[in-house]
Amino acid sequence: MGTLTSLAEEILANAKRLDQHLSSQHVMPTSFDHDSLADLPSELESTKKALINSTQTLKQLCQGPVGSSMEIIFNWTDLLSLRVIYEFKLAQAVQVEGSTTYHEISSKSGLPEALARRFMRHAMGNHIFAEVSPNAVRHTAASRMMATDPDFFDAVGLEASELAPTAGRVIEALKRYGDSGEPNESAFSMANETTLSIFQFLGQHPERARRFGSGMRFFTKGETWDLKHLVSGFDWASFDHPGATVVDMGGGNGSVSQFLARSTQHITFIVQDLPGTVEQGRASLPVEFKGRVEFMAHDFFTEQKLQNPDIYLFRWIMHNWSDPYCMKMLQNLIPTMRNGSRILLYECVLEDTPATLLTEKMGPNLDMIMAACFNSAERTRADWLRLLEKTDKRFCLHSISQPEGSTMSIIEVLWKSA
Ligand SMILES: C[S@@+](CC[C@H](N)C(=O)[O-])C[C@H]1O[C@@H](n2cnc3c(N)ncnc32)[C@H](O)[C@@H]1O
Repeated sequence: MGTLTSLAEEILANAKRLDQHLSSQHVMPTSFDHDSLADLPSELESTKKALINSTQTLKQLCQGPVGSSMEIIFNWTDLLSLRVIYEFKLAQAVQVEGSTTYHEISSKSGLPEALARRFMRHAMGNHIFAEVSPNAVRHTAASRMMATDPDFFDAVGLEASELAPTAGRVIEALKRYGDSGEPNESAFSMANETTLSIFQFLGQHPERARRFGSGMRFFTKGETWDLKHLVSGFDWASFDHPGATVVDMGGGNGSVSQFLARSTQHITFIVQDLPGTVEQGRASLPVEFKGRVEFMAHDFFTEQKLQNPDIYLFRWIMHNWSDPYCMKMLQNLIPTMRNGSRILLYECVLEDTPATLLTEKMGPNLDMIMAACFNSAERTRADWLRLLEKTDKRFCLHSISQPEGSTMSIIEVLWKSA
């Protein structure tokens, strides 16, 4: 790890690299008011990553064990002020440009002025809003984004108002249910005082379901999540002939199939999902995909009806379900399997070691979401192997590939009947 000085020198070198790039592009230096580092060329993305990781390490070393633990322990206060800002729409109550008084914010939001000042001042410690006078505030880049980018606002709401309260019930759920793996014995079900699973519950609460989807989409936006990695990481060309079929299991509105249809010429994509989702997907399918992307209602916990398609694709399905449920999904495909039949799982494969770098925490963070909401888990390579083996030894793990720059991996499973 080196000394504080060597870390600081590394930081200095990387900071200079980024500053030099900005000045060569005649872009203003980055600040809390303007994020000039949002669109860096890919070769500088790794410089930014290194800078984030080494500044975090330097900070934690300087804080020492007590200071860095205190920061974790008090994190709930950051979430609290953020949640107040979200629920009372305080960001939307501040003019996009210029300043707004606490008095005006209070009249627009309905939150008493003294409370608005208190919670907003707390958030200012995180550079969310800035004060221009004791009575007035203006936006920073973060608060302006909350006011102007509905997807970001949904992501904040999902974390602060959905997942954080859910996390508060995890201990109770663990004590009551252990690792039952049952979707309706989760902290989410407890937090919402329901015996339904999260999917069933959100099915009855369309606005929260919309926010959940939109928030997750925001977290998984950007280069490292891009579906182009699913295209580049698998040899689709060798299947791209007339008559070839890919079944997109739990394919939602068909967005993955549409992306793949655009990248291939002949393959027919059959999106299977629950009846309501299939209806919506079919109704909103752009004309250009008619004949290439079809929809079919099918519950993946029942036996597959299609005969021997070329590929079954599961994106972001199995991480939502504990092993017994995933085994059921796989067993339901067995009657359609022939020697060499192929299943692709597009999932985040966790390292079998702790992620100690800040930029590598997304996988473990998603794993916490799985634990709290779904009673499931993100899996390591060994977990996938174990799952396949205990389902049926004829499901063979052929490969796991993580395309360069991708957070997700392609897990290729072959059926070997011999
Ligand atoms: C996390 S979403 C993933 C959607 C899509 N694969 C994607 O990557 O965008 C999970 C999907 O599983 C579907 N689903 C849940 N239970 C199902 C079941 N029993 N049978 C089929 N689909 C199901 C949901 O409706 C939802 O579309």
